[in-house]
Amino acid sequence: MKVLEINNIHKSYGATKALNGISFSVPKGSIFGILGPNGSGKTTLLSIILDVLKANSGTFNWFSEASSEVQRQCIGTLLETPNFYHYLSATNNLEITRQISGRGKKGEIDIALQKVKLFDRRNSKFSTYSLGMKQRLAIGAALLGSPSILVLDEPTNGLDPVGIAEIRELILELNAKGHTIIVASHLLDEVEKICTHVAIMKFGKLLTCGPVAEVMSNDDLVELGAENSEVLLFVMGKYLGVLNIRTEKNLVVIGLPKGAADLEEINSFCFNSGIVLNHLYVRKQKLETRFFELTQN
Ligand SMILES: Nc1ncnc2c1ncn2[C@@H]1O[C@H](COP(=O)(O)OP(=O)(O)OP(=O)(O)O)[C@@H](O)[C@H]1O
Repeated sequence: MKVLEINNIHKSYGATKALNGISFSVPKGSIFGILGPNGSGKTTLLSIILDVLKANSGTFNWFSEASSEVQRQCIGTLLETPNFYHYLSATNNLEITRQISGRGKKGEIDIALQKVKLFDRRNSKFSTYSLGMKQRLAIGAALLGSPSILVLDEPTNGLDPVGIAEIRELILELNAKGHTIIVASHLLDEVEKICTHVAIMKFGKLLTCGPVAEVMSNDDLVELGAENSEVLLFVMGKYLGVLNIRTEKNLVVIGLPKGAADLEEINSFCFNSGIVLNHLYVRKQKLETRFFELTQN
């Protein structure tokens, strides 16, 4: 089941085309990462699906329904860090957020604080919190009203590795408790660790989208090394099934259809072509590799 469907969204700011025909859908129960270099349109897209901005054309719908206030109550958002009061406790800050936003009942504050693991520190002043705790409180605010969906824009921005790990763990826990999570991020490694699905954007266009495992494993990448890499490049260009070929430093890297990387066969092919390999390795495709392949083409 899909919780969000985006169809052919376009958005321009004057001459700048921020979104150029974006379409994809978000499955229920997923952790859906929206990845892209700076300026690729992630924030613009999130702002549109949260009714903060209007698209020039295209449509989106949550839960296969037309946009409504009831529906908005099912979506918790963290677009930018809220302005919490430094001299107030977490509980009091969330109470103010609750009253202003009209989201959630009074008893829900403790539940939200428990979910973001700040319950024990609920009476401490906000000013005494670490950056990671402050960000967890912001996610706690997004949880008021018990939304089934959370939309988070760069939730680990500015955090140190410990803070990033805490947020990562929290996102996984919230997802295990039933929240579908849509998260825009530029941290490829983090997205690879936590996301089930990913959409990769560049210059307002969607480059690819799908389950992380599928996006990453389009082809098998094999690294080869020999004394003369130019000859190796020429010879491997003739190897059956090569989808793409390039040099990286002294190595030749070939892309083969998924599951087609037979190292023994490649080795004997090279040997029979007069090349003795000094390096032969199947590279585990990382999302980072795929991201750079897609965004640099
Ligand atoms: N209010 C605005 N006025 C003019 N141009 C804008 C405005 N907001 C965004 N843009 C432009 O639209 C494009 C997409 O920006 P957007 O902030 O959506 O990208 P992003 O992927 O979220 O980037 P970042 O990771 O840097 O936040 C960029 O070229 C940006 O300069």
